[in-house]
Amino acid sequence: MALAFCSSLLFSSSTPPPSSPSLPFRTSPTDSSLITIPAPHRIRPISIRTRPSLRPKATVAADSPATGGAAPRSGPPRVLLEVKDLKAVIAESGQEILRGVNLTIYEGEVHAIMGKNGSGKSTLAKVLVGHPDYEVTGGSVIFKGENLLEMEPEERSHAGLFMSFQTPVEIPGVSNFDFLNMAYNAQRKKLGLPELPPLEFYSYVSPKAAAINMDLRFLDRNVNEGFSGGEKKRNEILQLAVLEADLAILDEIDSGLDVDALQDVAKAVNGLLTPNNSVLMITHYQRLLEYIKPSYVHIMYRLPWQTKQHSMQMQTI
Ligand SMILES: Nc1ncnc2c1ncn2[C@@H]1O[C@H](COP(=O)(O)OP(=O)(O)OP(=O)(O)O)[C@@H](O)[C@H]1O
Repeated sequence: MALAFCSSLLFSSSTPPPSSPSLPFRTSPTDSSLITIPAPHRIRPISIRTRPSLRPKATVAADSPATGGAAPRSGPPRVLLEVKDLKAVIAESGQEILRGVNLTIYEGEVHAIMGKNGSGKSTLAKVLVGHPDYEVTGGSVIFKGENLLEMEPEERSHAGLFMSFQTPVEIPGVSNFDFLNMAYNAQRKKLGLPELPPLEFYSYVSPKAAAINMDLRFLDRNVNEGFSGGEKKRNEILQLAVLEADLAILDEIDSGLDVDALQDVAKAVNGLLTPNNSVLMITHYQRLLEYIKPSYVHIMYRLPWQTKQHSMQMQTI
């Protein structure tokens, strides 16, 4: 039940940022409207995916509910998420938004999606977590070897998928601490692990809050109620730190953050990265990529012959 709360955080409206950055890129040889560039600091043939992960190990104490606190897996990186020819429409109107999206994320990779306002970035993220506003009309999504599209939003969360929202919702009457404790315990329960009582959970969560420079008094406040924009974003990262998801989708986690807050958030995200998990971040600003180094940058765009009614495709090259 608690994780249904987490999923509900998805379903909020967004405030689009004003502009897109200009980055060098090369176009896909295919008829796609997502182009992918290797991040400048990691130039290599992107068809080769056997490199050892360069991600730092977690610096925050890890007792991952998603992995059951298991030791990092050895061996070559595995595919974490495979999106193939994903098509989705707005459930209410039937308007097609995603028109054949392809994206593959391996363990240990950080992917960034950039692109103009309205190009479909958030829609992709929301479709991945099972937002009810959208209906998948084609394609497949495999997450950790399982059919993600057959799972309920709560099951996706339990499976290790996390999404932070552009505009996190407030939950009046529910304290941040209780919310996090419930979400964490729901995940542990799913894994057959014993629930963590409040006192022990406090010991678990407080260092994570400290790691992102979040005052512990925010744990006593109601979820996001009266939080500033930046505080809400930090709170999203605290949720991620608590749940230690295998794949974190961060939708404009940098919007509304001042430089110090951005650095704190980026440090926390980097600290959570291990060779076995991944991040998919949506952003308009290159400055985020300076703090959280991406393995790949994808640009989502509309093909010239596509009208507003024929929206986005996406393909990884
Ligand atoms: N629930 C919905 N109802 C109506 N239109 C929608 C809905 N969801 C998405 N759209 C439309 O789909 C298009 C893509 O929206 P989306 O939010 O995915 O874009 P985006 O690339 O994330 O934009 P931004 O960078 O501005 O956040 C937009 O034209 C948007 O208006």
